[in-house]
Amino acid sequence: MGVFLPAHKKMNLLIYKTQDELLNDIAKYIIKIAHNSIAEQGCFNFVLTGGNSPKELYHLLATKFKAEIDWSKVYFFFGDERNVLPDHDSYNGLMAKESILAPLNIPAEQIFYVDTTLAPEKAAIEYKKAITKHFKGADLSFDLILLGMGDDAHTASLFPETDILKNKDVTVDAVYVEKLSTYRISFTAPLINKAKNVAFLVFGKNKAEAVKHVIEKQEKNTRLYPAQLIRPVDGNLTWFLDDESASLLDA
Ligand SMILES: O=C1O[C@H](COP(=O)(O)O)[C@@H](O)[C@H](O)[C@H]1O
Repeated sequence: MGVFLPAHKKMNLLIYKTQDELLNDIAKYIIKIAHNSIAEQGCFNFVLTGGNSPKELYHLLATKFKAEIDWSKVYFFFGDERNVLPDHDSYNGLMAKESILAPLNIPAEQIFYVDTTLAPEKAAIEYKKAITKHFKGADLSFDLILLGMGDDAHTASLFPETDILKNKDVTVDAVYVEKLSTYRISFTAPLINKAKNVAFLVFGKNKAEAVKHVIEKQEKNTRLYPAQLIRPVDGNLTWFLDDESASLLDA
C-alpha cells in the first residue's frame, strides 16, 4: 500500500497492490467508523454505493467481518438509485440486498430503499423526507458515505453535463442522464459533502484517466469531472484505489 501526501488537508489517498488488500482495508475502515459512531451516538448511518465495485466488499462485511459490527445499530441508505423497479437487476438496492442486507438479516426498519415505483421527482422528494425524519431535524450528516466512480468521473448519479450538478441544496434530486436515456435519483454534492466521512472505492485500469482528472485536478472542471465536486465541508475524504486505477497519478 502506498500513501501519498494529501492534496486537501483531510484527504487520504490509499493505493493497494491487490484488490484483496484494498477490500480488507476498506472493510476495517468501515468497522472503525461504525464503532466510533455507535459509541458516540448509538447508531451508524451508513450510505451504500451502487454499481459493480462494492459487491465483493459487501460480501466480505457480511461474512468474514460479520461479527465485527453490531448490525442491529446500523441504518443503511443509498447515495443513488437507478430508475428501475426494485426487482430489476440494475436496482442498486437489489444488489445490496443480495450481497449484504439479506445475508445479515437486516430488518426493513433499518433500510432506506429509494421507492422507484414512484415517478423519479416524487421518489427523490420522498427519499429526502425519509432521511429528514430519520435525522429528527438534526443536520443531514451521514457517518459514512461510500462512493464509486465511473470511467466518465461520475459519482453517485452526478453525471457529466447534467442539471443536478448545479443543485446547491443539501438534498436528493432526480436527474435525467441523456447519455443513458434514463432518470436516476441521487444525493446532491452538497448533501454528500455534509458527511462526516466520505470514501471512494475505485479499481480497474479503465478508471485511471478519471482518477487522475479528479484527484490531481490539472483541469478543474466539475461539469466534465463531477467527482471533483466531492469535498466534505468538515468531514474526511478517503480514496481507496488499486494500482491500476492509480497508474496515471504522479508519484
Ligand atoms: O451508476 C453507477 O456507477 C457508479 C460506479 O459504478 P461501477 O459499476 O463502475 O462500480 C456507482 O458509484 C453508482 O452508485 C452507480 O449507480
